[in-house]
Amino acid sequence: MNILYYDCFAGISGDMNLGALLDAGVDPDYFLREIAKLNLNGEFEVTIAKALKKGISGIKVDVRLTGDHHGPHQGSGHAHEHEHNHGHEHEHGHEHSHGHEHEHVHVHEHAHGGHEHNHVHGHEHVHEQNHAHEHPQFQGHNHHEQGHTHRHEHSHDHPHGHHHRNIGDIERIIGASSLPDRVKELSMKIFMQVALAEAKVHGKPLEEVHFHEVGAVDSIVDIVGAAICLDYLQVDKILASPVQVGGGFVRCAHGLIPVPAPATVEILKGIPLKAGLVPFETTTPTGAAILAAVVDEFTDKPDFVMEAVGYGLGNRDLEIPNVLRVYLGRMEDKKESAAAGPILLETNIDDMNPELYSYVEEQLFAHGASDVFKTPIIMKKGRPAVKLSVLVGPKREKDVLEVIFKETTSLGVRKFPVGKAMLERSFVKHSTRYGEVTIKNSYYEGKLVKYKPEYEDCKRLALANGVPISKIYREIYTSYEVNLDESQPEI
Ligand SMILES: O=C([S-])c1cc(C(=O)S)c[n+]([C@@H]2O[C@H](COP(=O)(O)O)[C@@H](O)[C@H]2O)c1
Ligand code: NI
Repeated sequence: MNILYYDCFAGISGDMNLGALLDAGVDPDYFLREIAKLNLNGEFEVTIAKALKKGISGIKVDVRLTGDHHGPHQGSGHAHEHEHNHGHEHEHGHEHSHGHEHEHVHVHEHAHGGHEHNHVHGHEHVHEQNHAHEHPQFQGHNHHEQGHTHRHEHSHDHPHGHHHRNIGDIERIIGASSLPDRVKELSMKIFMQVALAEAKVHGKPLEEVHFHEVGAVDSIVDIVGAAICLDYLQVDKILASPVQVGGGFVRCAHGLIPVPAPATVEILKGIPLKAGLVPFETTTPTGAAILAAVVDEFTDKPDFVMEAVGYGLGNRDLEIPNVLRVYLGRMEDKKESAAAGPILLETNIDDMNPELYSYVEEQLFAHGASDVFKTPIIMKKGRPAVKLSVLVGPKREKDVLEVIFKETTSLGVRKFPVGKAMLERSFVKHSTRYGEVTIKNSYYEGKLVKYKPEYEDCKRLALANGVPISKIYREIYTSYEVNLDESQPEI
């Protein structure tokens, strides 16, 4: 079972999440191609850069809002030097007037420490008159390599007025994209966490929660991006540590609000928290919403084999590394492994002709039982009865059940997956003066710890030679032991 574990020792925000998942293995080109499917007509530019935070190398994702009125925007991470308005107070009621709507997506990979820089720039311009073209070009020289991939599509369909988006608008944008349905559904699930929390905190109906233009694009990229990355990773289970929320106050459109922000608190209900590590906001509503929507289990004692790690860098420099760490790994699927092991079937029988037990036992073995045993029991009303126990592997379970139901009076069977510790075994032929027998050797950690002649062979030799079976056993043990290798253990 493939696992993704969120180690939120320094909290989580939308852009840290993107950085961590990209660093853990999501293909940045794939991510950029998919996020461009939002067709937001030039409203944003994504930069993915390798960088350091307190000496830890990871990925920094920035969502820059493009257009004539939007200054650089540093993603929705820890350092919100900008003001967010999640749709409550609408301060930017201006209109856009673009010549062309361009969507730029950039990937910059800077390997700092040496003199190596890898730049990959992907520009995507949306053009709806069917003259899309692609120019891949790559250059490499000495310590400096550059790769450029430009994809240009020019759109002549320009929405000019900016409006404030509510959850319905967000749903339409996501719905109209060519993203896979799984990504659309997960995106909406995350968005709903934020919208419901905002509605609750501000006492407004859901549809009246407006995502401000700037906040909406940022959140759309963070949230749809999260869904794209998680869909790419195809994990079976998502785990997370308790979530560090930080402390202090944060300034937003409402003024100063306490950390964790009210929307974050609402979203994190029922999720284990840690607070106060630093006097800053370490977990944002978007980060909290991603966790709330996708995490199957919160635990600080994860039990899996780690295979990859990713670090997503936040904006602000704190005393602690302002990074989100994610692990990708493998965990034994307990249900599956239990199901793959032997099963103990049990049934209590108080009304069957006792003559039938030997036939039933034969049939159970013939249908795959690895062991059959009976325990005398007293059932209700003082009835003497038999508990029939059958061990069987998962592949023959159905066959064995069929025997129990067809051949006994049982109306119901209890099932228990059971663990099993087994010694290694080998079978050898051994010659005695009475004839040949098979001996079963058993080994613990490679050493012979016991051996035993097969009963059926001893019986055959006793009958054939007309000697007591105990004499056959004595003869076998004596002659076999003298042949044992010195290195073989004490028996
Ligand atoms: O501006 C508004 S309305 C606002 C409300 C809230 C509430 O908790 S309510 C929180 N914030 C802050 O905005 C930033 C951005 O968060 P993202 O999740 O969009 O990245 C963050 O500091 C929130 O605490 C803003
Ligand atoms: Ni709010």
